[in-house]
Amino acid sequence: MDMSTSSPVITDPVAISPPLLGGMSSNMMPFSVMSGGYTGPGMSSRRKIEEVIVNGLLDAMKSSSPRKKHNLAFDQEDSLDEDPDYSAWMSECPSALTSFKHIVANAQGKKIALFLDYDGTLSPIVDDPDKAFMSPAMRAAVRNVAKHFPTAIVSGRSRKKVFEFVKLKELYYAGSHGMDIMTSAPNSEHNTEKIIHLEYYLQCKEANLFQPACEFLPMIDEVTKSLLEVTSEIDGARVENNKFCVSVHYRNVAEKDWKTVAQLVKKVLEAFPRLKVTNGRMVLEVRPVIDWDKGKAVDFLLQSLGLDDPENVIPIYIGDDRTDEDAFKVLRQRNCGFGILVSQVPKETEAFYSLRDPSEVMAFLNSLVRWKKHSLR
Ligand SMILES: O=P(O)(O)OC[C@H]1O[C@H](O[C@H]2O[C@H](CO)[C@@H](O)[C@H](O)[C@H]2O)[C@H](O)[C@@H](O)[C@@H]1O
Repeated sequence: MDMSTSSPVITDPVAISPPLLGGMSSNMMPFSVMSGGYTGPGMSSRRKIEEVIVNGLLDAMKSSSPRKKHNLAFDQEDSLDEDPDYSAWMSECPSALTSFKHIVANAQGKKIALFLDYDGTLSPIVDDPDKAFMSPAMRAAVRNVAKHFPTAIVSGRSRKKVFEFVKLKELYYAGSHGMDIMTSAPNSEHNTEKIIHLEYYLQCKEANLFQPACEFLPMIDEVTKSLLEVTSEIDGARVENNKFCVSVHYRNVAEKDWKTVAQLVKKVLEAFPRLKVTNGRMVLEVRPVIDWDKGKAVDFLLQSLGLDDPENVIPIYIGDDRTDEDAFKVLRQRNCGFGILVSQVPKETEAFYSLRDPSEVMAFLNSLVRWKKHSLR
């Protein structure tokens, strides 16, 4: 399927009526209903609606930041095993490590395609987003896995930034939550192109780029400026331009100020009715109101890489974030392949399996490589 010229449908935020806002998913809130364009209720009703929206956003911020339980050190694996909630969850979403034999039995005779989220999956979550480095051991694991299976990174970061962290030319990259896809890996056995220098790789392969939100670039720059301006007074707040989307980090903001962050983001977005906000791990992600997400990006990559034959290809997507749920859902709906959620707390998920943290992700990748080598003997 040629999707290079297709344009994702722009969802119409104005179609969402204010009374529905209270019940709508806090993970995806369009803001235009609160802008000056809406003339329904009078001033006080409007204030109430705004309060509902800010509170909805605040709830989403809190729920996307699950706390460790009292008396339970979540860093200790033994404690996790003793936690009845976690154990119950594990029976619904079993470990991909303990289920490994079952996983590879299903993959026998088929090609595995791997999709990997970056933050929280390949690198541990840290306070400073610029320091979310991948360990050399993880890099070696990803490099090895990419020798045997087509592998793509699908991240909320800009494609350039995530490439700077991962530094592997053997992979495919989808940045900005899939809104910036490069469909050629310059140096892989799956695409025998000549080795290309980093700069060339990042800037000159326009023909292999799919950027469904490119018309939003100026708007993203503009909203970044406004967000930087309004959050400058908030201690610990941080704004990160991810090219086709913007992150507003509140990991280092005191909880008492989270509501202010929500209010400021809401206020800024009143001037940008074609942008919406989703939430990740202690981050609000401002992005275009287009019908495109990590799930659509996975679909697109499978099709453009000739990997969309469900009889012969098993896609596996590993991720830790809410935005990864879109990809898990796509794999579930395709009824081929599956998602693996990286989490130390029970979560509602469309994934079939789980892993606790990046070190278990690395163990899983290494097991895949061992299995593949063994099966080639
Ligand atoms: O899709 P991802 O690759 O998981 O990107 C999602 C966001 O990841 C980054 O933020 C997260 O990781 C940071 C570093 O560990 C952490 O400080 C932050 O609290 C997390 O939300 C990235 O900085 C964001 O821009 C991405 O949207």
